[in-house]
Amino acid sequence: MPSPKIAPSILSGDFANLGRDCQKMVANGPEWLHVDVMDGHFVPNISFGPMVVEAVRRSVPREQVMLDCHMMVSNPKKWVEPIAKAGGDQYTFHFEAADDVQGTIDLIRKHGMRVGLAIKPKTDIKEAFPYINKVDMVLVMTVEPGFGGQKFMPDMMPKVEAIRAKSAEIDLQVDGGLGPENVELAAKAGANVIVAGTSVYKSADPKSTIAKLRESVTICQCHHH
Ligand SMILES: O=C(CO)[C@@H](O)[C@H](O)COP(=O)(O)O
Repeated sequence: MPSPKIAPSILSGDFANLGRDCQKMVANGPEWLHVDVMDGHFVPNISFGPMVVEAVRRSVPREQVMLDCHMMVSNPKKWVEPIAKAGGDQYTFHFEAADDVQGTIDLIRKHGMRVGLAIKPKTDIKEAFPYINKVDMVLVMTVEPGFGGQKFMPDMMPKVEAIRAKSAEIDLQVDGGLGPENVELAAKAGANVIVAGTSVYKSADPKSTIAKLRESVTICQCHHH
């Protein structure tokens, strides 16, 4: 089983002080930072693009943390080179947005990034099966993408189980509405990468919330074996 990774979503951060805010979050010891790029077309919201990702990268160097870029964009190939140049480490694109899934995977690899494949709540998980051994991570969305602060959808857990049944090694990410109260559900289903926006950023003690999330995943993984 791949190691637990906690990925705070900077969408819940303070955009007026983004650099300092990212540095502060990284000091809390997350494995990854989750970076939500939204184009106002694939999802009904706009966050930021490659220029801001580049600024985030300057604030938190690669040696300190991995930038996990979740690309909620209509034309995923178009942003591969800009995000690689901006310093992204992983590029997660949506199955629903890609007309050429394999070509998108190849392009991301060519630019030296890890590859993630994201699935929206209404998409059949079987669509992802042919690509499981071609990507580094599958992201099972547990809210409709577009906004932070939504409610976790527990009925997505069978999808997580289905992916984990196909691969013991793949990084398996859940994103949307996750916190200490429901992380066990996701981890028991087989998720090892936990995105957390609201629960970490609005926590009185983000460092201990991150540690708590990680501990829950670790305990669930032990019970699996
Ligand atoms: O991709 C998204 C939303 O589309 C997420 O990354 C959210 O930013 C997670 O935030 P919370 O649901 O944890 O508040």
